[in-house]
Amino acid sequence: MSSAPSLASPRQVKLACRDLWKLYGARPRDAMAAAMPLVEDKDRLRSELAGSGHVAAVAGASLEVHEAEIFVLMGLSGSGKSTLLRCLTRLIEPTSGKVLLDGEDLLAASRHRMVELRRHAMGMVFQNFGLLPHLTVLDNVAFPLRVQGIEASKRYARAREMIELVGLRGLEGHFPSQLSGGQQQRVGIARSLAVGPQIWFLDEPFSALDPLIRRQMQDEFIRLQKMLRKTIVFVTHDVQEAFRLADRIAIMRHGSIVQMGTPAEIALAPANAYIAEFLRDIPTLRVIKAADVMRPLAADTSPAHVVSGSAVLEEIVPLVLNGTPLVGVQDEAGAIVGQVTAAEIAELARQGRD
Ligand SMILES: Nc1ncnc2c1ncn2[C@@H]1O[C@H](COP(=O)(O)OP(=O)(O)OP(=O)(O)O)[C@@H](O)[C@H]1O
Repeated sequence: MSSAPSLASPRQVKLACRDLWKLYGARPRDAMAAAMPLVEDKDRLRSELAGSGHVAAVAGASLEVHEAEIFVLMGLSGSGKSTLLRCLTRLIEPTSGKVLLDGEDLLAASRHRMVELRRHAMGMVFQNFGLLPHLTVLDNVAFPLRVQGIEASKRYARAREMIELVGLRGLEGHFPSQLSGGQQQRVGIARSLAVGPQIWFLDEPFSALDPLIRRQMQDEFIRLQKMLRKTIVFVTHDVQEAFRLADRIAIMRHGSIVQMGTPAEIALAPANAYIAEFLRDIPTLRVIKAADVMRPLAADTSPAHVVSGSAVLEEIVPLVLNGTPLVGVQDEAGAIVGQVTAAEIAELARQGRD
C-alpha cells in the first residue's frame, strides 16, 4: 500500500542511541563480554545472562529521536522502557553503547557536564509527580530556576507564565496535598518546562490518573506540544496512549526494540504477531492518514472529492459510504498528489476488524 508519494521532509536528529545495553547483576561488564557472541540468539542470550545472575534491562537498543517530535517508548511492564529512558539521560549508567545529544557523546561527558545538561537542556516528568510537599505550587514550579541561581523576580515571573500555560492560574499558593492528581501532574509539567528544556523526557506521566483525567491530560499535552514543538521522549505501557500521542513509536520487548515507526507504519505493517496483538486495541482508521496509503493519481482522473494528506481514513469513510469510488489527496499547497480508492479503504477497515 505504501508505494505512496511521501509528504514528509527529512528531520534533524536531536537524540540518538546506538546498540545500548544495560545489564543488572554483580559483574555486568564481564557478563556483557560473554554475552556478545550470543546476540543473534536472544533467547539463549537471556538464559545465559540469567544463569550468571544478570538481567539485560536494555538489550542492544538503537533509535533516533527527531527534532520537535513526540517519540514514544511503548511496551509491557518490565520490557525496559524506563531503564532505556534513564540511560538516555544517564540517570542510569548504561553498560555499553552510545548516546548522542546533538551529536555530543553523553557517555563520555563529565559528571559536571551531565548536571549542566540536566539542569538546562533536559526536562523530566515522572509518574509519581515528585513535587516538594512543603513548597507551594509557585515555589515548586520556580524550584529548578532557584537551583540555577536565577533571581527571585525573574524566576517567579517565569513560574507564573508556566502555571498559566498548564491552566493552573489561581492555584499558585496551594500546596501539593491540596491538589488533585491531575493538577499535581500539571505542576510537574510546568516545573519541568520552567527551564525551557531542549528535550523533554516523560516517564508514564499520566499512569497514576483516572481514565477520564488521563484523557484530558493527553489532550492538554497535545495542545501544549502544538505550541511548544519540543523534542519529546514519552514512556507508556498504554498502547492507546502511545498511538494517540506519538509521531513515532518504538515498541519494546525484553529490553529490545521490536518495531519502530509512525503509528500508521506500525498499523499497516506490524512486524510480528506480538505487535499485531497490540494493534487489536487500536482504531486503525483513526491512526492511518490519507498520505500514508495514497497512490499516485491515475492518469485522466479528476476526483470528485479531495481531502488533505493529514485526514485520517475515518474521515474518508463517509465519502466512500456515499458511493465515492476514489478520493484525491492534497498536499499542503493544495496540489492533488495522490488518490485513495474505496476498495483500499474497505480493505483497511476489514483488516482493522480482524
Ligand atoms: N535495579 C534493578 N536491578 C535489577 N533488575 C532491574 C533493576 N531495575 C530494573 N530491573 C529489571 O529490568 C527490566 C526492565 O525494567 P524497567 O523498569 O525498565 O521496565 P519497564 O518497561 O519500564 O516496566 P514498568 O512499566 O513496569 O516500569 C525488568 O525485568 C526489571 O525487573
